[in-house]
Amino acid sequence: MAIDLRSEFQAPAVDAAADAARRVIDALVRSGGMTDADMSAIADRLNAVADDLEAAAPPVADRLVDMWRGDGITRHDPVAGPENPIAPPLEYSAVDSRTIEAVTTLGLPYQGPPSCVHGGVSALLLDHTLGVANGWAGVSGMTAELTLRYHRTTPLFEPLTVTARQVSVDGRKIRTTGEITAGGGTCVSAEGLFIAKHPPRPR
Ligand SMILES: CCCCCCCC(=O)SCCNC(=O)CCNC(=O)[C@H](O)C(C)(C)COP(=O)(O)OP(=O)(O)OC[C@H]1O[C@@H](n2cnc3c(N)ncnc32)[C@H](O)[C@@H]1OP(=O)(O)O
Repeated sequence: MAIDLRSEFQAPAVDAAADAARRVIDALVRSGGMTDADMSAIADRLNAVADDLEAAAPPVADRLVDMWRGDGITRHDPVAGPENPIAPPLEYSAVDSRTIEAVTTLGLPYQGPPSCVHGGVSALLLDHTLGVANGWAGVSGMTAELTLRYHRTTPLFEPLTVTARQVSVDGRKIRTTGEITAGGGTCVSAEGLFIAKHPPRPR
Protein backbone atom coordinates (compact mmCIF):
# COMPACT_ATOMS: atom_id res chain seq x y z
CA MET A 1 0.00 0.00 0.00
CA ALA A 2 1.28 3.49 -0.84
CA ILE A 3 2.63 5.47 2.14
CA ASP A 4 2.00 9.23 2.22
CA LEU A 5 5.34 11.07 2.64
CA ARG A 6 4.11 14.46 3.83
CA SER A 7 6.07 16.47 6.39
CA GLU A 8 5.26 15.82 10.04
CA PHE A 9 4.46 19.55 10.31
CA GLN A 10 1.19 20.84 8.90
CA ALA A 11 -0.11 24.39 8.49
CA PRO A 12 -3.37 24.33 6.52
CA ALA A 13 -3.83 28.13 6.45
CA VAL A 14 -0.31 28.62 5.07
CA ASP A 15 -0.93 25.94 2.44
CA ALA A 16 -4.23 27.59 1.49
CA ALA A 17 -2.43 30.94 1.01
CA ALA A 18 0.21 29.25 -1.16
CA ASP A 19 -2.56 27.59 -3.19
CA ALA A 20 -4.13 31.00 -3.73
CA ALA A 21 -0.76 32.37 -4.90
CA ARG A 22 -0.48 29.45 -7.36
CA ARG A 23 -3.89 30.39 -8.74
CA VAL A 24 -2.73 33.98 -9.14
CA ILE A 25 0.46 32.91 -10.97
CA ASP A 26 -1.52 30.61 -13.27
CA ALA A 27 -4.16 33.26 -13.99
CA LEU A 28 -1.51 35.91 -14.72
CA VAL A 29 0.31 33.67 -17.20
CA ARG A 30 -2.99 32.63 -18.75
CA SER A 31 -4.16 36.23 -19.11
CA GLY A 32 -1.06 37.95 -20.45
CA GLY A 33 -2.21 40.94 -22.43
CA MET A 34 -5.40 39.16 -23.59
CA THR A 35 -7.60 40.28 -20.74
CA ASP A 36 -10.20 42.92 -19.99
CA ALA A 37 -9.08 42.96 -16.35
CA ASP A 38 -7.59 46.25 -15.08
CA MET A 39 -4.02 45.00 -14.69
CA SER A 40 -2.81 48.23 -13.04
CA ALA A 41 -5.45 47.82 -10.33
CA ILE A 42 -4.55 44.14 -9.99
CA ALA A 43 -0.86 45.05 -9.59
CA ASP A 44 -1.85 47.48 -6.80
CA ARG A 45 -3.89 44.77 -5.03
CA LEU A 46 -1.13 42.19 -5.31
CA ASN A 47 1.43 44.70 -4.03
CA ALA A 48 -0.87 45.44 -1.07
CA VAL A 49 -0.90 41.72 -0.23
CA ALA A 50 2.90 41.60 -0.50
CA ASP A 51 3.17 44.69 1.75
CA ASP A 52 1.08 42.92 4.42
CA LEU A 53 3.16 39.75 4.21
CA GLU A 54 6.49 41.58 4.31
CA ALA A 55 5.42 43.70 7.28
CA ALA A 56 4.64 40.59 9.34
CA ALA A 57 7.46 38.31 8.10
CA PRO A 58 10.21 37.14 10.48
CA PRO A 59 13.92 37.83 9.91
CA VAL A 60 15.25 35.51 7.18
CA ALA A 61 17.70 33.86 9.64
CA ASP A 62 14.81 32.90 11.95
CA ARG A 63 12.74 31.62 9.06
CA LEU A 64 15.66 29.49 7.84
CA VAL A 65 15.83 27.78 11.24
CA ASP A 66 12.07 27.21 11.09
CA MET A 67 12.27 25.82 7.54
CA TRP A 68 14.83 23.19 8.57
CA ARG A 69 13.31 22.01 11.86
CA GLY A 70 12.68 18.31 12.16
CA ASP A 71 14.48 15.69 10.14
CA GLY A 72 11.94 14.62 7.57
CA ILE A 73 10.70 15.95 4.26
CA THR A 74 10.67 19.74 3.89
CA ARG A 75 7.63 22.01 3.40
CA HIS A 76 9.37 24.89 1.64
CA ASP A 77 11.17 23.34 -1.35
CA PRO A 78 10.34 24.37 -4.94
CA VAL A 79 9.02 20.94 -6.00
CA ALA A 80 6.98 19.39 -3.19
CA GLY A 81 6.80 22.24 -0.70
CA PRO A 82 3.12 22.94 0.03
CA GLU A 83 4.06 26.39 1.40
CA ASN A 84 6.12 27.37 -1.68
CA PRO A 85 3.88 28.76 -4.44
CA ILE A 86 6.39 27.93 -7.18
CA ALA A 87 6.13 24.21 -6.27
CA PRO A 88 3.33 22.41 -8.20
CA PRO A 89 3.46 20.85 -5.43
CA LEU A 90 4.22 17.13 -5.84
CA GLU A 91 2.75 14.85 -3.17
CA TYR A 92 4.91 11.78 -2.74
CA SER A 93 3.90 8.26 -1.86
CA ALA A 94 6.26 5.38 -1.20
CA VAL A 95 5.95 2.53 -3.69
CA ASP A 96 8.43 0.28 -1.89
CA SER A 97 11.35 0.75 0.51
CA ARG A 98 13.51 2.46 -2.16
CA THR A 99 10.97 3.89 -4.60
CA ILE A 100 8.65 6.88 -4.46
CA GLU A 101 6.22 8.47 -6.88
CA ALA A 102 3.96 11.47 -7.29
CA VAL A 103 1.26 12.35 -9.79
CA THR A 104 0.89 15.96 -10.87
CA THR A 105 -0.58 18.01 -13.70
CA LEU A 106 1.33 21.12 -14.78
CA GLY A 107 -0.14 24.23 -16.37
CA LEU A 108 1.03 27.25 -18.31
CA PRO A 109 3.53 28.59 -15.72
CA TYR A 110 5.70 25.54 -16.43
CA GLN A 111 5.58 25.72 -20.24
CA GLY A 112 8.63 25.28 -22.48
CA PRO A 113 7.72 24.21 -26.04
CA PRO A 114 4.09 24.87 -27.03
CA SER A 115 1.75 23.04 -24.62
CA CYS A 116 4.73 21.11 -23.20
CA VAL A 117 6.66 21.17 -19.94
CA HIS A 118 9.92 23.18 -19.93
CA GLY A 119 12.93 20.85 -19.93
CA GLY A 120 14.45 22.68 -16.98
CA VAL A 121 11.27 22.17 -14.98
CA SER A 122 11.43 18.43 -15.72
CA ALA A 123 15.05 18.46 -14.51
CA LEU A 124 14.00 20.24 -11.32
CA LEU A 125 11.22 17.75 -10.63
CA LEU A 126 13.52 14.79 -11.23
CA ASP A 127 16.50 16.14 -9.25
CA HIS A 128 14.32 16.72 -6.24
CA THR A 129 12.39 13.47 -6.56
CA LEU A 130 15.61 11.46 -6.81
CA GLY A 131 16.79 13.28 -3.67
CA VAL A 132 13.59 12.46 -1.79
CA ALA A 133 13.85 8.81 -2.88
CA ASN A 134 17.31 8.73 -1.34
CA GLY A 135 15.95 10.17 1.90
CA TRP A 136 13.17 7.59 1.90
CA ALA A 137 15.65 4.76 1.24
CA GLY A 138 17.74 5.91 4.21
CA VAL A 139 20.95 7.34 2.68
CA SER A 140 20.81 10.74 1.02
CA GLY A 141 23.21 13.37 -0.25
CA MET A 142 23.79 16.24 -2.65
CA THR A 143 23.49 15.99 -6.41
CA ALA A 144 26.93 15.62 -8.00
CA GLU A 145 25.74 14.55 -11.45
CA LEU A 146 22.32 14.46 -13.07
CA THR A 147 21.96 12.94 -16.53
CA LEU A 148 18.67 13.43 -18.32
CA ARG A 149 17.27 11.94 -21.46
CA TYR A 150 14.31 13.64 -23.05
CA HIS A 151 12.56 10.84 -24.95
CA ARG A 152 9.52 12.79 -26.05
CA THR A 153 7.82 15.99 -25.07
CA THR A 154 6.17 16.14 -21.67
CA PRO A 155 2.59 17.40 -21.94
CA LEU A 156 1.00 20.17 -19.95
CA PHE A 157 -2.57 19.68 -18.70
CA GLU A 158 -2.25 15.87 -18.41
CA PRO A 159 -1.42 13.76 -15.36
CA LEU A 160 2.32 13.09 -15.09
CA THR A 161 3.80 10.40 -12.87
CA VAL A 162 7.21 11.28 -11.43
CA THR A 163 9.03 8.24 -10.05
CA ALA A 164 12.45 7.74 -8.44
CA ARG A 165 14.29 4.74 -7.06
CA GLN A 166 17.56 4.43 -5.18
CA VAL A 167 19.59 1.86 -7.08
CA SER A 168 22.82 1.53 -5.11
CA VAL A 169 24.96 2.93 -2.31
CA ASP A 170 28.73 2.50 -2.63
CA GLY A 171 30.54 4.29 0.17
CA ARG A 172 29.46 7.93 -0.16
CA LYS A 173 28.25 7.46 -3.75
CA ILE A 174 24.54 7.02 -4.17
CA ARG A 175 23.04 6.15 -7.54
CA THR A 176 19.42 6.89 -8.20
CA THR A 177 17.19 6.73 -11.27
CA GLY A 178 13.85 8.24 -12.12
CA GLU A 179 11.43 9.12 -14.84
CA ILE A 180 8.48 11.24 -15.80
CA THR A 181 5.74 9.35 -17.61
CA ALA A 182 2.51 10.45 -19.26
CA GLY A 183 -0.17 8.11 -20.50
CA GLY A 184 2.06 5.17 -19.63
CA GLY A 185 4.97 6.34 -21.85
CA THR A 186 8.34 7.69 -20.69
CA CYS A 187 8.88 11.39 -21.43
CA VAL A 188 12.09 12.01 -19.45
CA SER A 189 14.43 9.59 -17.69
CA ALA A 190 17.15 10.52 -15.21
CA GLU A 191 20.25 9.01 -13.66
CA GLY A 192 21.77 10.75 -10.69
CA LEU A 193 24.96 10.47 -8.69
CA PHE A 194 24.57 11.82 -5.19
CA ILE A 195 27.37 12.19 -2.65
CA ALA A 196 26.44 11.54 0.98
CA LYS A 197 27.17 14.97 2.36
CA HIS A 198 24.83 17.55 3.91
CA PRO A 199 25.39 21.24 4.58
CA PRO A 200 24.52 21.87 8.24
CA ARG A 201 20.87 22.70 8.88
CA PRO A 202 20.41 26.25 10.24
CA ARG A 203 19.84 26.02 14.01
C1 LIG B 1 14.87 15.83 0.72
C2 LIG B 1 15.48 16.89 -0.10
C3 LIG B 1 15.93 16.46 -1.51
C4 LIG B 1 16.69 17.52 -2.13
C5 LIG B 1 17.26 17.12 -3.46
C6 LIG B 1 17.84 18.32 -4.14
C7 LIG B 1 19.22 18.00 -4.57
C8 LIG B 1 19.99 19.27 -4.74
O1 LIG B 1 19.54 20.19 -5.33
S1 LIG B 1 21.53 19.35 -4.04
C9 LIG B 1 22.15 20.91 -4.67
C10 LIG B 1 22.91 20.74 -5.96
N1 LIG B 1 24.16 20.12 -5.72
C11 LIG B 1 25.19 20.83 -5.20
O2 LIG B 1 25.12 22.01 -4.93
C12 LIG B 1 26.46 20.04 -4.93
C13 LIG B 1 27.70 20.92 -5.11
N2 LIG B 1 28.86 20.08 -4.99
C14 LIG B 1 29.36 19.78 -3.78
O3 LIG B 1 28.93 20.29 -2.75
C15 LIG B 1 30.46 18.78 -3.74
O4 LIG B 1 31.17 18.80 -4.96
C16 LIG B 1 29.94 17.34 -3.44
C17 LIG B 1 29.17 17.32 -2.13
C18 LIG B 1 29.03 16.82 -4.57
C19 LIG B 1 31.13 16.40 -3.36
O5 LIG B 1 32.07 17.04 -2.54
P1 LIG B 1 32.97 16.24 -1.50
O6 LIG B 1 32.13 15.75 -0.37
O7 LIG B 1 34.11 17.10 -1.15
O8 LIG B 1 33.36 14.99 -2.34
P2 LIG B 1 34.81 14.47 -2.68
O9 LIG B 1 35.44 14.03 -1.39
O10 LIG B 1 35.53 15.42 -3.55
O11 LIG B 1 34.43 13.21 -3.57
C20 LIG B 1 33.84 12.06 -3.00
C21 LIG B 1 33.73 11.05 -4.12
O12 LIG B 1 32.69 11.48 -5.01
C22 LIG B 1 33.23 11.68 -6.32
N3 LIG B 1 32.61 12.85 -6.90
C23 LIG B 1 32.41 14.03 -6.32
N4 LIG B 1 31.79 14.86 -7.16
C24 LIG B 1 31.60 14.18 -8.31
C25 LIG B 1 31.00 14.50 -9.57
N5 LIG B 1 30.44 15.69 -9.80
N6 LIG B 1 30.99 13.55 -10.49
C26 LIG B 1 31.53 12.32 -10.28
N7 LIG B 1 32.10 11.96 -9.11
C27 LIG B 1 32.13 12.88 -8.15
C28 LIG B 1 34.72 11.89 -6.13
O13 LIG B 1 35.46 11.54 -7.28
C29 LIG B 1 35.03 10.97 -4.97
O14 LIG B 1 35.13 9.64 -5.42
P3 LIG B 1 36.21 8.62 -4.81
O15 LIG B 1 35.83 8.47 -3.34
O16 LIG B 1 36.03 7.39 -5.61
O17 LIG B 1 37.54 9.29 -4.98
